[in-house]
Amino acid sequence: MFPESNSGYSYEDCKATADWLLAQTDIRPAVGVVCGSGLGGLADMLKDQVAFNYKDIPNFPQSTVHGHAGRLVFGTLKGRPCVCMQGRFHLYEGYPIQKITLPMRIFKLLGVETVILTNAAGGLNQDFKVGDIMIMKDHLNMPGFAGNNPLAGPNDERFGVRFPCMSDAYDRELQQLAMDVGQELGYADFLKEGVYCVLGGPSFETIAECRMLQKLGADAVGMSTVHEAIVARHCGIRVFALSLITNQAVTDYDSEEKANHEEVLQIGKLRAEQLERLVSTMVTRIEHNFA
Ligand SMILES: O=P(O)(O)O[C@H]1O[C@H](CO)[C@@H](O)[C@H]1O
Ligand code: HPA
Repeated sequence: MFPESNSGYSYEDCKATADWLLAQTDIRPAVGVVCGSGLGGLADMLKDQVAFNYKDIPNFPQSTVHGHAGRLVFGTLKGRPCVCMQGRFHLYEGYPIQKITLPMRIFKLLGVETVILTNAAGGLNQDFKVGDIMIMKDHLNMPGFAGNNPLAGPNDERFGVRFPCMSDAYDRELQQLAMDVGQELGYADFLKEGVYCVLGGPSFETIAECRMLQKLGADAVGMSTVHEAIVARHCGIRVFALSLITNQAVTDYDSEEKANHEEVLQIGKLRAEQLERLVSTMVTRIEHNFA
């Protein structure tokens, strides 16, 4: 099964896509940003944009989810060259896991050194409120427990080692930077940190599942990000990730709450401006990436 599942996403395929993109723009991004559900406005921060629809990029998958525009946007953020995925791919869209993480390898070949991954997530931690921004300090990879890991299959050493370490998956300096920037911007009341758990989706969690995830130490739950973080770390990209808590996971059988994607997108809109300010300020402070 492995050789087939990897076909079409080889080093050469990734290189061909990266070279195609590099031939269309002079922008040489050091930072890559992935916009979560409803957070596509982050890409609009970029100046001097050169944008590509995913359908026009060789080897790229298509966005199929509402709230994920399906555009790769190059541009500058306060003078810093960046590339931004306005829309990401999820396991539940039916793509092989290697395909949904392909953009991380293309980022690497474009010269990206740091990725900022964003997502919308359900809050499991009882101290979290809707609208909180959670800095990811770690993850629980549920599909990975069942063998669905983006690095399964033949390993190409040109990207990274067979058994990459994940105890340092989320860069601690960048977490501290986010905390510092958040404090400066006056976000202390809604800036949290915690562990994100990825599930396959697309169904939202049952009450029993949410209770189980809480016991396992998860603070937030979603259907993305972790696969991208693993592939980015494998090829040596620094990773910073944050979750916007768009709903409280339901853990009480008397609750009338029902998770739904419309609410997820709605909360994204409400916090968009603060998220943009947090991310853009961080980008300007990651000095050594822009030598
Ligand atoms: O993780 P992002 O892409 O932000 O999307 C989140 O929002 C969707 C559910 O509303 C799911 O796809 C979940 O993963
Ligand atoms: N569960 C899973 N994914 C999500 C949620 C949730 O409650 N909210 C936003 N994405």
